Amino acid sequence: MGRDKDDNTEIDSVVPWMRAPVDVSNVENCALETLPCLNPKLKKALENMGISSLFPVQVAVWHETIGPGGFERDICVNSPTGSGKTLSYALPIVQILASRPVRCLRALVVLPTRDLALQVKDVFDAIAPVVGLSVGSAVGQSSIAGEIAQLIKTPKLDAGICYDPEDLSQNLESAVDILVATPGRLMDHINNTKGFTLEHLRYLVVDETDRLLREAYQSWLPTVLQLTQTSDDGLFPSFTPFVPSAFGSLRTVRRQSVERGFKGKPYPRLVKMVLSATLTQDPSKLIQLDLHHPLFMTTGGSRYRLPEKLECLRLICETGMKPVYLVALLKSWEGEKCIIFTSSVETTRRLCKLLNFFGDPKIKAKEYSGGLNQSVRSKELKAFRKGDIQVLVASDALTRGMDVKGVTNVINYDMPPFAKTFIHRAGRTARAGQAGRCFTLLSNHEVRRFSKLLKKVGSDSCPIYPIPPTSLDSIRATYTPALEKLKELVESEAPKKGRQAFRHNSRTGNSQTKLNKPRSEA
Ligand SMILES: Nc1ncnc2c1ncn2[C@@H]1O[C@H](COP(=O)(O)OP(=O)(O)OP(=O)(O)O)[C@@H](O)[C@H]1O
Repeated sequence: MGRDKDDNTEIDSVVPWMRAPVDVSNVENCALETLPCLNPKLKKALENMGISSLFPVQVAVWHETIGPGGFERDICVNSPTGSGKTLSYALPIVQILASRPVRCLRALVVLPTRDLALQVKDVFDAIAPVVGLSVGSAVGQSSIAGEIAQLIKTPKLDAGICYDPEDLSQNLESAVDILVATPGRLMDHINNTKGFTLEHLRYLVVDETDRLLREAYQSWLPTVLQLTQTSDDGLFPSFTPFVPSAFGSLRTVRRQSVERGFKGKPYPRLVKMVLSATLTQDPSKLIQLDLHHPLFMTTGGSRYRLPEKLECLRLICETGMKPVYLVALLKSWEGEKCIIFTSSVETTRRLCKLLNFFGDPKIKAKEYSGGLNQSVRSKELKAFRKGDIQVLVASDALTRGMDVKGVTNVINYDMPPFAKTFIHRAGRTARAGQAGRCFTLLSNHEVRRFSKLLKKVGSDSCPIYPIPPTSLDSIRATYTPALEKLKELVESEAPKKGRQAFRHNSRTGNSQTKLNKPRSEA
């Protein structure tokens, strides 16, 4: 297994501007009544969402954007999972855009996955329309034609008159002020959609930054930066010819949305906000963002921080008996929502089947992984949100950002490969100040490696969770037939190679964990 280069805890290797951060842990919650300058319509919308005060990271960002900071610097936020980062950028962007009612694409939010993008769109949808702003998504949920119809306003045509298509394309306008996108679909629109332009863009949010910077995703970031570049003197847009598209060169003519630059100098620039619970400190990655006098906001002095009310626990399992321990845990909860993380798509699928083969009516599991097609994934997630499913077995496709209310327990069925993976998996519970527990199932040989990982994530306590031997014994009896059923299923499905692997793993007692190489965030 490779090492994540960015997975170290060395704080002295960081870029200079990260060495003097704003410490969000010194900031208090702020009641909406006392939040300076908050648009009354937005206040009402927040109250309708059940929000009566802003969380510390939201208050800190508010001060640097709407408050005295005045968006003069680009903002980099490293704040724990579930601390409310989405609203920390959505609220100031919506408040500022609402002050100038012109319909054009002025804010772009990019996220790595479709489900995550739709979740963030929901937050914008809850606050933007009340101040007259329109929010769109480019995530591949509908056909490209459907998306274009949602994003681009076509002029009304008079009946009986012939129009030149070229003239018409000149008159196309954005139907949205804010766009939430995944990189792939964003690039589709940049390259192919008539009337889609970033020339008016004022705000670019890169959420889950370290995840997005890890892969090129069709060079979406350099493309967006180039399309929104202004010349050095700030007076004229740069006319660098760009990759040719179906509609000619992608040149940008960014409008003169004059803003204050650093130290009050007025000039047009694209404001960037980048956020993560595990923000990268790798200079070679950060440089790609071309940040403008970045202001670093973090929580506490350590690199990573777990949510305050998260309890970490571990179970040391007998070889080959992990499923038995898992079922014992699940049986003890009854009805509490739980996510079980595995190391690969294949393990996710097989573990989910195996759990259902136990035949316990209280344990009905569904799977969520990159191995399923997107519509099935989204359907299972919806059912889990609604509470129709209590147990979701997931690959690391669900690790980042997903916000499901009422998840009280997370289980690492397979030990997370990196500290970052632990942070994001565990962070699916204990969100928004709520309590939650993260269990990690370990074999004896994993104990040392897990202790090292815990040090990295700053957890000083992870006691052993005791499972009474009697409850294990009763489950052992149902384990063998369940495993037999799984074996039959695998043999009926798998090609020869897969069968051999399964037999081998059954003999060695690792039927669930060693069938596939772990794939990060599959
Ligand atoms: N001011 C607030 N008051 C109450 N609940 C809030 C507030 N702000 C956000 N929340 C809730 O907190 C939860 C977590 O918010 P959000 O998803 O933005 O966290 P995050 O910091 O982006 O987490 P992650 O790093 O896992 O993506 C959401 O359910 C959201 O509705």
